Amino acid sequence: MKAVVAGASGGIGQPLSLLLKACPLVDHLSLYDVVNTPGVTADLSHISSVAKIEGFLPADDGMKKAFTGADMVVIPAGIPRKPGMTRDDLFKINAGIVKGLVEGIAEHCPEAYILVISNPVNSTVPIAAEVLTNAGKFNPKKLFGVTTLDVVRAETFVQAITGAKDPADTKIPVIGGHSGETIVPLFSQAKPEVKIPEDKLDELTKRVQFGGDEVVKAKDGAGSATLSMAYAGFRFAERVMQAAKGKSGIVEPTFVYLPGIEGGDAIAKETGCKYFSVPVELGKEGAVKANNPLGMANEYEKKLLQACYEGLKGNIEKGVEFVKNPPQK
Ligand SMILES: NC(=O)c1ccc[n+]([C@@H]2O[C@H](COP(=O)([O-])OP(=O)(O)OC[C@H]3O[C@@H](n4cnc5c(N)ncnc54)[C@H](O)[C@@H]3O)[C@@H](O)[C@H]2O)c1
Ligand SMILES: O=C(O)C[C@H](O)C(=O)O
Repeated sequence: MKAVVAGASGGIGQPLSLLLKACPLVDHLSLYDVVNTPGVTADLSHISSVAKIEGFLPADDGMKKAFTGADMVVIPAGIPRKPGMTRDDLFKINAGIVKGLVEGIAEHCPEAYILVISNPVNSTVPIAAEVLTNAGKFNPKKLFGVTTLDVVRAETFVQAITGAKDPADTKIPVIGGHSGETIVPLFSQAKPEVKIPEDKLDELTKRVQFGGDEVVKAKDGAGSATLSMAYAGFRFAERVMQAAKGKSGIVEPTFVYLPGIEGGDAIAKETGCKYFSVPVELGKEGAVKANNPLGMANEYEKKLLQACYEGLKGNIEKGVEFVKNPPQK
């Protein structure tokens, strides 16, 4: 398994690269960034784990060298929020960064699983899909928007109510997109079942939807979630790698192009959104089946879902348009 981190020198990139370097599923770790990869690579190279490590900058065909032969590319490249910004405010800069990196993937490692972390995920994943489509290389089963941090937050925040010893023992599907009201935690479908007192549900739901803002505010201008994101990004990447190596029964919420995945068409029709995060069954081919949790949502969650659909459609369209009708320079 050759794994690439694109944006490896950043706040997420460095701890994510550390986790991948320490992971026995990774044989070869390749770090790519526009700055500082020599230092990050030298540092991580002293860790006595199995993964061989290399680092590249754009010069001297660095992207080609970094990407060629990759089985998985994780993309945390791009600017993070500062207080007062929405994720959509990042679009102007990050859309072009993701487009350029995915063009490189289409050219040098089109078979790789692509895990997009860069925000706004609701738009950067459609950008990636359009770029791959234009290159004739789009495999919807291998393109994932990483929404695992929303799941991790839901598991963590609900613990105050369940009192569970290990928060990750409570499985909560978080579906929709990855920003504000497009994030929809389905506490009614938690396993094992959780009973949320009615007067706590709004607060808990909002905390999951706006957990990112909590961190942005606390960091006070120094960026957004990096360490918890590296944990979440690694957790998802590890599941993808386990499935690639033949482990069965892995289901994870992730933001995918629904019409390209078994079971996805019905969800796309019901939501009016071609891209949506739902629990997806992972296999060797990538996303093999989209599970539909919509029918089991309760009345409270159905209202959340209506708001989600409205916001998400515009975000998706903006990403698609960025590639179809590029902005004039
Ligand atoms: N999906 C999620 O749940 C989630 C969670 C947290 C953060 N994010 C997003 O992840 C992104 C990165 O956040 P961060 O805190 O690590 O930012 P950061 O600024 O610390 O790091 C970004 C890195 O990307 C690199 N970079 C910029 N352009 C590049 C290019 N063309 N090719 C390769 N590398 C490039 C930068 O040099 C930098 O090292 C942001 O967009 C942030 O909003 C997403
Ligand atoms: O909030 C952000 O901008 C970063 C990330 O999307 C998060 O959810 O923490």
